[in-house]
Amino acid sequence: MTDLRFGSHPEDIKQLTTSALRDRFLISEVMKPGQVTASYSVHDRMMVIGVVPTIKAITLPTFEELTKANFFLERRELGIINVGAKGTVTVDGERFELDNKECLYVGRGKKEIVFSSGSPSTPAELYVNSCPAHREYPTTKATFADANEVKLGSKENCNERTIYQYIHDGGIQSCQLVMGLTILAPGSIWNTFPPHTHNRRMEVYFYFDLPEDQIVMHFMGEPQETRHLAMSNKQAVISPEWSIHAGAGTSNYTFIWSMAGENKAFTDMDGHQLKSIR
Ligand SMILES: O=C(O)C(=O)C[C@H](O)C(=O)CO
Ligand SMILES: [Zn+2]
Repeated sequence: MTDLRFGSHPEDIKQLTTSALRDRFLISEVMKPGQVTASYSVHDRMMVIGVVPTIKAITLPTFEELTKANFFLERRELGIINVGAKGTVTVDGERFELDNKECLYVGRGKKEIVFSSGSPSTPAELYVNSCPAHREYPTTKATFADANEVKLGSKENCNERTIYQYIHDGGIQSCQLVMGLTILAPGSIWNTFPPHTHNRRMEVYFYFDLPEDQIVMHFMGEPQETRHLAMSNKQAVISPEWSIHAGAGTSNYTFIWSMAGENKAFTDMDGHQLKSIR
């Protein structure tokens, strides 16, 4: 059964306890060896899926109870970023090797997607985001070197980081999915600060390459009504359109961001002044 997350109003989170906040927004287990996990947010109908093939290959299910589709990509598109060891994704018989931090976009209409690992003991860990799509774009792979690099922040502000854009207006084409990752430089811990919102798009963050004994304090909520969630390696968090999405780690880390909604303009953000945050 897919984990279904309903929509939320900014007023709601003022009343939530820590555990209720976590139940609504945190996806605590994305990667399970030998299994597929799936969470379905009604915010722009974004799905967060983790696939960890070990001995056997894994075919992506249709998640029929929520999609009511004949096959998963009947009305959807998806992006995959591998956060584990080398793996293979086979799309209607066409094989794509995916190494760590490589990305594959699969367009609407593709019927069968099969995931496998190069080695069962060091499996691929395929992080997948999917949202509704109105037309087919070509299935396209991007290596880490293909991604568009944007350098942000500074060592002095502890937020020196590089954004790698894979599925975006100037890169792999999609209907509404925008996806990439951000790597924090050693010694830098703050992502997306000063924070922003974008009422045009929801966003999901998936934190990884974070040492197992370290955490990221992820901040969400309206800019003047923030809350936090303590997050561990390989956990994801849903950010409604009205919410900031930023974090400070006890170490540096990497995270995958993905968005869907009204537009695909990466720079369409409403920035908030640091001193206005509450
Ligand atoms: O570190 C950052 O800043 C980000 O990675 C920002 C995200 O990409 C984002 O929130 C895009 O809307
Ligand atoms: Zn954002």
